[in-house]
Parts: sequence; C-alpha cells; structure tokens
Amino acid sequence: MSVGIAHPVVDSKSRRRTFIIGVAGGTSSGKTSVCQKILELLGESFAVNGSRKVAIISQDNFYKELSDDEVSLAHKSQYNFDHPDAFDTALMKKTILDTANGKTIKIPEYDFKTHSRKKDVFEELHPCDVVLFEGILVFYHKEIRDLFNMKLFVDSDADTRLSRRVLRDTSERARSLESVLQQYTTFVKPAFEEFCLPMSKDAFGGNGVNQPLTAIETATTKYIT
Ligand SMILES: Nc1ncnc2c1ncn2[C@@H]1O[C@H](COP(=O)(O)OP(=O)(O)O)[C@@H](O)[C@H]1O
Ligand SMILES: Nc1ccn([C@@H]2O[C@H](COP(=O)(O)O)[C@@H](O)[C@H]2O)c(=O)n1
Repeated sequence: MSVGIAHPVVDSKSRRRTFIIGVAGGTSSGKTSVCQKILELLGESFAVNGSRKVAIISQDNFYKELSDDEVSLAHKSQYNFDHPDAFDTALMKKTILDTANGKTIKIPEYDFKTHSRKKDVFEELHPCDVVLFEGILVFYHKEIRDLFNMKLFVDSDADTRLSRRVLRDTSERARSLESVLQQYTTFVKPAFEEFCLPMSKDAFGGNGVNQPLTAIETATTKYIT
C-alpha cells in the first residue's frame, strides 16, 4: 500500500512548520496507543538530529457542549456521540490550521463521566514539528481531511474493539456493562459502518506502527526544514 504525502494549503503569511498526521479508526481500535508508540519512536529517532517536538491531539476534546436535556439523554445512553454532528467541527478546523501554521493553541479537555468539557481547563500546545490528530471521525469532513499531510487508519477486528471498549468504559468512564452494550448496538456500530469505515480508503492501514513509522520518518525528514 502506498502512502500519499499531501501538502495542504495553509496561511501564506506564516511559514508552515508542522507536519499533521490524521489517525482514524473505530472505537478502541488502538488509535491512542498507536499514536503514543509513534510519538515515542519518533522522539527517539529524531533525537539523533536534535529535538523535534511531537504531540497528540484527540478529537474527543472537540465534542460539542450539550444542553441539560442532551446530558440527561447521554446518561441514559440515548445520545449519539458517534455522529459527525456531535463534534465542534469549526473549532477542530481552526485548531488544526493554527497548529499547522505554527501557532500556540489551547485545547479543551473532555470529561467522559459528565459528558462535558472541563470548565476552564485547557491544554496549551506550543508549536510542534509533528502533530498526530486522532479520532473516530477525523476523516469525515473533507475540509478537515484535506488538512492532513498523511492519513493512517488503525484497523482492528470488531470483536476486539468491543471487548476493549467494555473493559475501558466500565473501568475508566463510569459506565455499566448494559449501557456500553446498548450504546454500542444503537449508535457506535452503525455509525462506524456509515461514517468511519468508508473514509479509510486512501489511508495507510494496519494496526502496527512499523510501516507508518518509516513513512512518517521519511516524509517529515524531507518536509521539515
Ligand atoms: N494492542 C493492544 N492489546 C491490548 N489492549 C490494547 C491494545 N491497544 C489498545 N489496547 C487497550 O484498548 C483500550 C483502547 O485503546 P486506545 O488506544 O485508547 O484506543 P482508541 O484510542 O482507538 O479508543 C485501552 O484500554 C488500551 O489499553
Ligand atoms: N460523552 C461521551 C463521548 C464519547 N463517547 C464515546 O467515545 C467514543 C470515541 O472515543 P474512542 O476513544 O473510543 O475513540 C465514541 O465511540 C463515543 O461513543 C462516549 O461514550 N461518551
């Protein structure tokens, strides 16, 4: 499989200095784990040529703020967090563009237990050389998809994803087994098939890090001055 390295248009006044990699995949496919591994390995290999800053941004931090009624639905597993409209696409686009243009950005932090952003809590991210932007639907909107220099799709079997999700959501996200299964069958699985999987076509696939790592190293070495 070949890896396409794109050069999206960015603000002509600022010198682009960040290589942005989109990392998509179903829930619990291992997106965060793959990003962390890439970050670790890139950090080590880049250290040879001087320090390069690599960061991970999660799409989860861009969930929209919900009304009180929507929060009640969410607590009953009746809110669809897997639909593209659940995300603040405008803020996501601005954040990626600002990152691409070497600006310092502020990323909201999300609380899965309350289904809301943490009030007045932001992570400040200073300019980076490489940013991994991961999430279930980071390839859905063309206007976002086209901002990535490279696209990776973490491909894990559905049973594996569901079993990891059950373990994670019951231990880390304060969910009951019944609620995880209800949400999965009602929203998560159908949305994965409709909105996530079809967008994986032109992305670099698999669930390991070796092939994408080589491609990323090659691409970023050429791209970053
Ligand atoms: N290769 C793996 N083997 C076993 N567990 C894994 C593996 N990759 C991820 N996990 C576990 O599955 C859960 C979801 O992984 P994560 O990387 O957060 O996925 P995603 O970001 O796609 O939701 C986490 O609890 C993580 O520790
Ligand atoms: N309040 C929320 C917000 C999101 N979710 C679920 O999270 C999944 C995306 O996160 P991953 O780390 O699994 O990629 C997504 O499938 C949403 O259903 C939630 O349960 N509650």
